[in-house]
Amino acid sequence: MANLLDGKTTAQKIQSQLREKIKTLEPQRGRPPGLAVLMVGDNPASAVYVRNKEKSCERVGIASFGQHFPADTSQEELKEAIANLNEDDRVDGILVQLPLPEHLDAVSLLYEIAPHKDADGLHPMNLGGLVRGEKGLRSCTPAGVMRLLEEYQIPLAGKRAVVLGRSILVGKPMALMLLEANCTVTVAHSRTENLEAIASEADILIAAVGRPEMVGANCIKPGAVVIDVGINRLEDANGKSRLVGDVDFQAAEPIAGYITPVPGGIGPMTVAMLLQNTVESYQKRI
Ligand SMILES: NC(=O)c1ccc[n+]([C@@H]2O[C@H](COP(=O)([O-])OP(=O)(O)OC[C@H]3O[C@@H](n4cnc5c(N)ncnc54)[C@H](OP(=O)(O)O)[C@@H]3O)[C@@H](O)[C@H]2O)c1
Ligand SMILES: Nc1nc(=O)c2c([nH]1)NC[C@@H]1CN(c3ccc(C(=O)N[C@@H](CCC(=O)O)C(=O)O)cc3)CN21
Ligand SMILES: [Mg+2]
Repeated sequence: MANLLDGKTTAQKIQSQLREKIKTLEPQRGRPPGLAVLMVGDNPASAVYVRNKEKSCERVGIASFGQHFPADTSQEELKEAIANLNEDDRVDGILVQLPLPEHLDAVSLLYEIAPHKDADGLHPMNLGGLVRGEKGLRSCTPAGVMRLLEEYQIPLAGKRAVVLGRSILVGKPMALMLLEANCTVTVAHSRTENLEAIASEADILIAAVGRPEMVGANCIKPGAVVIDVGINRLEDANGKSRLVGDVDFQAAEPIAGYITPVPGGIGPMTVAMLLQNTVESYQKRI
């Protein structure tokens, strides 16, 4: 049976460290760090994220400035909300929940966030920094994956890493971070031929496709490190909903060397990295 990579416990540890840091900084600053999350409409994965983020902010002492907009909000209204948050001195981090409803253009909205308040690391300036190997704000989910691998001292240099998915939010920055850690990286996606053969060559396999339990036994090399980024809400026969990842955990666990659970894996690590980015921006603004 694989070793479990416990994101929940690791995230709690990171959060206590952040709480201590805030305790010492807040008296000097006269205000706590602030994080603003803009959510438009009702995406179920986003709703889970927003709820966990608000609970965690409260726990570590970060002020939340959540704004929930109806699904028919215009691009202009959102641009204006972002401009106001850029100017707001209580706010150190801004995050726009993705995906946005069809009529909105996420890419151009991400340009509007002041790069030093870009808690999600998705502004072109911060993504460019990642490509160039510079320090800076990093996308939370792939940063959370890297942090968890580090915590468990998983060797990366020279290893074959396969990333399933190529989104701006997860797949692409994930591939770049693994490359930075000296992995040999392959990125697969919906147009990839022989995906299972490619995946099963991976020493480190990252699943970020948004397809419930798509990654089965035939995608996994014995002993591989399997990281499940997927967060999918499924309804069981009784109409009760549960979260499942992109990996078929039951099938993968006997084959993998290490594996992340869902829930309790990369989800909590993402929240921890978001808080960490916010505190980093807060410190820089002293
Ligand atoms: N744990 C967390 O903190 C966290 C954070 C963010 C997202 N998520 C979850 O992670 C998953 C992915 O999120 P995302 O934002 O990256 O999603 P996304 O924007 O929908 O991207 C999905 C990617 O997977 C690829 N793909 C889709 N179906 C595929 C298939 N059958 N075979 C191979 N590749 C396929 C797509 O390929 P194309 O590019 O060719 O379309 C795309 O590149 C979702 O379940 C999401 O809820 C979790
Ligand atoms: N701009 C942006 N950045 C993101 O990182 C992001 C989005 N948008 N939109 C939604 C997705 C999904 N994300 C998530 C989803 C769930 C958790 C999370 O905390 N999962 C817990 C949930 C446990 C439960 O509620 O049952 C877990 O243990 O997996 C975190 C991030 C982050 N994502
Ligand atoms: Mg998880």
